[in-house]
Amino acid sequence: MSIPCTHFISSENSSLENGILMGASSPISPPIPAAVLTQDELKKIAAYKAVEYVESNMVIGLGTGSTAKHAVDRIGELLLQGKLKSIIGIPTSKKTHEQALSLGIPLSDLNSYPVVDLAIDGADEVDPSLNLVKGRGGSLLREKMVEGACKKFIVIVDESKLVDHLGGSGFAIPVEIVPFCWKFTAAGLMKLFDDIGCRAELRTCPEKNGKPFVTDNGNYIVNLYFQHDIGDLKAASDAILRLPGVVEHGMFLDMATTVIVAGELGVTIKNK
Ligand SMILES: O=C(CO)[C@H](O)[C@H](O)COP(=O)(O)O
Repeated sequence: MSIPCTHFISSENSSLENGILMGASSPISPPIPAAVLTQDELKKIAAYKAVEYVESNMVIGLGTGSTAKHAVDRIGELLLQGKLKSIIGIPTSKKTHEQALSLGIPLSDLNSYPVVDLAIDGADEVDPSLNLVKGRGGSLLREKMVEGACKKFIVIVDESKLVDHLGGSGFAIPVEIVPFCWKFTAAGLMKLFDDIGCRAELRTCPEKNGKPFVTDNGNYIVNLYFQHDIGDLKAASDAILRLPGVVEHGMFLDMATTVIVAGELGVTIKNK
C-alpha cells in the first residue's frame, strides 16, 4: 500500500526541506481522524521520508530490518522509474543484499567504497540524544561498519522505538560474540554490570530446535537485559569492547545524524 505522506505533515511554524518537516521536536500536524495506522504503515512512512534524501550518484548504506526494507524497496522503485540514477548500495546484511539484488540495485562494499554518502536504517531504541540500540535483527556488526563509514546516517523508526534511556524498553541490548567459549564471554558481560543488575542470554532460534542464532559473520549474539539505567553509555561501551570474545555491541552512540519518527500525530525529524 502506498501511503501519501503529505497529508501527514503541517508546514505551519516549521521549515520544509524536500517535503520533510525540519527541526521540530514534536509533530505539529493535526491528529489523523480516520483509521489508526498500523506499526508497519508508520515504518513505511518514515522510510519513504528518508529516501527523499537520496540523490543520484550517491553511495547508499542499505539497512536491515522491517523498516529499512521499505526504504530499500522505495530506492528500487525510484531506480526503476528513472527518478534515481547511478546509485551504489552497500548492504548491511545478507538478507538486504538479496533484497537489493532482486530489485536491481547495483551493489558494492566498503572495500571499494570506504566512504558512504548516506545510510538509512531502522533501530530498536532511540534515546533523546539520538543514541541507538540496534541489532535485534542480528546485523549489528555490518550495520555499525557501514553506518560508521557514512557522512550522513538517517534512522527511521515508528514512535514505539523512542525511550528515555537505552535499555529502557525492557528488551535486549545485543552483543555479538565469538562462539568459542561463549558462556565464559556471557558471564564476563554480566559481571561487568553487576552493580545495576544484568542478565545475559544467548540468542537462539526456536524454529531450529533452540540452536544458537548465528550471525552473517558466523558469530553468536548474547542479549543483555538491564534492571536499571546503564548511565554512562560511553564507559559501558568501552568496557564491553575490552572484553575478550566480544566482537561488537548494539549501542550506536553518537552515530545518527537524523532520526525520522513516524507516529499517529505525524512525522518528526530530529537532527543532531
Ligand atoms: O538493527 C536492526 C537489525 O540488526 C534493525 O534495524 C532493528 O532491529 C530494527 O528492526 P525493525 O525495523 O524490524 O523494527
